[in-house]
Amino acid sequence: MEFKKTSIEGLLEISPRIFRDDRGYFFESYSETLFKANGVKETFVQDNQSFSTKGVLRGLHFQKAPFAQGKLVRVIKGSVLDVAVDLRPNSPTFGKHETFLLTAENQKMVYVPEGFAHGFYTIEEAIFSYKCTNLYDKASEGGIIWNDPTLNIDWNATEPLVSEKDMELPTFEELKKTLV
Ligand SMILES: Cc1cn([C@H]2C[C@H](O)[C@@H](COP(=O)(O)OP(=O)(O)O[C@H]3O[C@@H](C)C(=O)[C@@H](O)[C@H]3O)O2)c(=O)[nH]c1=O
Repeated sequence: MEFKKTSIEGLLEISPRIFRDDRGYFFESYSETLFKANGVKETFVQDNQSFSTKGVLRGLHFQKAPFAQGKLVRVIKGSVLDVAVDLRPNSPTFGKHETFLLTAENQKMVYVPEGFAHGFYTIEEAIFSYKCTNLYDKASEGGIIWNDPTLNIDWNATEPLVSEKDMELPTFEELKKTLV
């Protein structure tokens, strides 16, 4: 398994070691020992899966402390553009984001630590799977509007299907006032 650092501290792109044979393939998608050795020391307490048709955008989401979540995300079917935004006020990369192409073929995973907003856009219909370091807590949900002008994320999406809840998320500038 390869753990690749990104331009944002703690945000990792992970490529599992895939064993292929005549039957198909096998890989470990999580191993406590390997992840801990590579800096992901958190314990995962919830696993989630969602299905989205092509052109769906979910995000940008996070949970507020004390229910902040680290997320280990991957795609089981299809392909997505995955986005993580650094919202840690004291981080040198506060407000910066990284994008990742996650597909059922490349089997890449991303570890999004606590303190980030996360979202994805489905380039093809997709089954998305992720492990979380904290439980779901509806009252702690927060987010940023996907097409925020300050974040300026290149989703390569013209008219994505976005939930009513996500259409009402605040801008980054509005959110910033509540972070400090
Ligand atoms: C996230 C979540 C939702 N739900 C419920 C609430 C709601 O009725 C239904 C759908 O919820 P949402 O619309 O929030 O689902 P969704 O938009 O897929 O939310 C997810 O988006 C991605 C980008 C993330 O990063 C995740 O952490 C999560 O926020 O599922 C749970 O029961 N447990 C959970 O952990």
